[in-house]
Amino acid sequence: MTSSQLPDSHKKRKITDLDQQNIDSIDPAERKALKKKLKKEKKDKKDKKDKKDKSEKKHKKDKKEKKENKHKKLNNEINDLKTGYNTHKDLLALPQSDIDLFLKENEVEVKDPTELNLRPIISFDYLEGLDKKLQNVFINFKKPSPIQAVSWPYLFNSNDVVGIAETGSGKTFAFALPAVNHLLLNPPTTSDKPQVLVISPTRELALQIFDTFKSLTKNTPLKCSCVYGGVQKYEQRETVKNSNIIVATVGRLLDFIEEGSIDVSQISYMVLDEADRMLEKGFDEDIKKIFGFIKSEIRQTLMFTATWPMEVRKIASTYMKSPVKVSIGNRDELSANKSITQIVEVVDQFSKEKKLLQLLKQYSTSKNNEQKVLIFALYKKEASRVERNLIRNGYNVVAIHGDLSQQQRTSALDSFKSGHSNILLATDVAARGLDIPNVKVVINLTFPLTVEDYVHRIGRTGRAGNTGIAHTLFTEQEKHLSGALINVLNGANQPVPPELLKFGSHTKKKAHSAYGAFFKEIDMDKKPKKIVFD
Ligand SMILES: Nc1ncnc2c1ncn2[C@@H]1O[C@H](COP(=O)(O)OP(=O)(O)OP(=O)(O)O)[C@@H](O)[C@H]1O
Repeated sequence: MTSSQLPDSHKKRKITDLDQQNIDSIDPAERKALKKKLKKEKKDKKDKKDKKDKSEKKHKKDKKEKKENKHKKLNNEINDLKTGYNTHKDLLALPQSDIDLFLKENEVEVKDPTELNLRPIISFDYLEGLDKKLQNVFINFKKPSPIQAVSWPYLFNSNDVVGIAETGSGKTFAFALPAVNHLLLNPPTTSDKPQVLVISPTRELALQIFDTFKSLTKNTPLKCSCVYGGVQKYEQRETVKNSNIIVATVGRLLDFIEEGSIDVSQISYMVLDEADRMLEKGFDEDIKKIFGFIKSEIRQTLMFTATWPMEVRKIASTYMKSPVKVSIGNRDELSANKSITQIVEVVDQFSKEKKLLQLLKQYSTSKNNEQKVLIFALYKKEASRVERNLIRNGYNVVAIHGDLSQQQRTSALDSFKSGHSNILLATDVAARGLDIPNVKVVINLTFPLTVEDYVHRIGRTGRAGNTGIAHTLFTEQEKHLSGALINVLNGANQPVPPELLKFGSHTKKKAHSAYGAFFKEIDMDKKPKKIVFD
């Protein structure tokens, strides 16, 4: 390539090099000028490079500083969160034997990877660090229930907690009180984003949890709201604005997050109620998405339930940091509330509805609306058909299932709660969490798909220390669940009918796509222990 073929920038460079080579053959004055020019060019080039390097360095430094500041700010936020928990001096003064007795009597198991060994708050007097505005919220309760007593120290200490205790044992209050206290001690500054998020599998349960939060925040500046599907969005969109606490069902929550009506990035206290249900297939993908929207560094995560099957434990741990597992009453085994009398009758598939009418005569005294009966069907169509049949037979019955509008569901539940109707016919939409006063009898017209669901269904009675009856019609169609059911009956010291034993005493546990199924032998010697709930 000749110099004339070079691009201009290169031509200049070539000429300069030539000048350098022939520099001695040039006139001294010209040489001096040329040298000076070359020197200047070199200096300019160096200055330019230095300037560029400096600017790059500065840019890198700024970027690093920005990142560090962001991190520092986040750490400060974490450190600023008032999280420390101090055991009340009077609780500390109790002899260890008192604590040991409480733990033994209530079959408390605490798996605490941080080995804090915090004493259970066995009296409301020992609630240390509770905001003044919350001093009267437990006025109607004599003492904390075991799950409250044991989980609270860890919750007040900002640990992640898995809380497992029987149905009707006060788990809602167990996670709600520390949630509100957390916000009162760490008042939101400029943030208009929610800090507490509670997720529930059903709309009715979400509304019930919301009621608990409403009463807890009554005398505080905190705002809470409830979002759930089946109703118009616009009103909920308004109410979630500036909310500190949001109770939600999954679908509507995701809708609101995705359209920008709810920003969950600042959630620092996250609860999955009925956690095993929420982590089951069907919900798990959405739950993963929701967690993905939350800034995890400053998040305290809680999972509460009455049943904690193996299949979900590993998944749960992926969302938690060194969780403390608190369980009351040997919850590693699937077990029912011991205050419930369980009666299981093996019947013919086609005689079930006739049998139901007999049972209603036996249990439902139409004059006494205080005594409520909750009947569970498995399918929506089945529930509708049986409801019509019961109405034809003169029963005051309402129904709740997925084929009804949310308005119909809400009004059926209200009618049953108020005693206007004394029979509620429901699918498993009402199996978990619902706390309806005076449900004396639960009838399982059709057995649920899992024995966990059975435990939750019958747990709609015998709540908060009351007794109840669960009467179950079991057919050959469900024989694959007989072993697990026998286990639950044995665990609560309930009679096992010989017809049920005939179906076999081992059970294939529910399979999970990720972990598979496994078999389990029945422990016929298992002895129950009753949990006291004052
Ligand atoms: N310390 C307490 N003493 C007496 N009653 C209480 C106490 N705490 C809560 N309760 C009452 O116990 C009842 C059952 O509580 P809750 O609905 O929270 O049960 P749960 O453990 O969540 O049940 P489930 O597993 O069915 O969801 C409620 O009516 C609640 O007001």
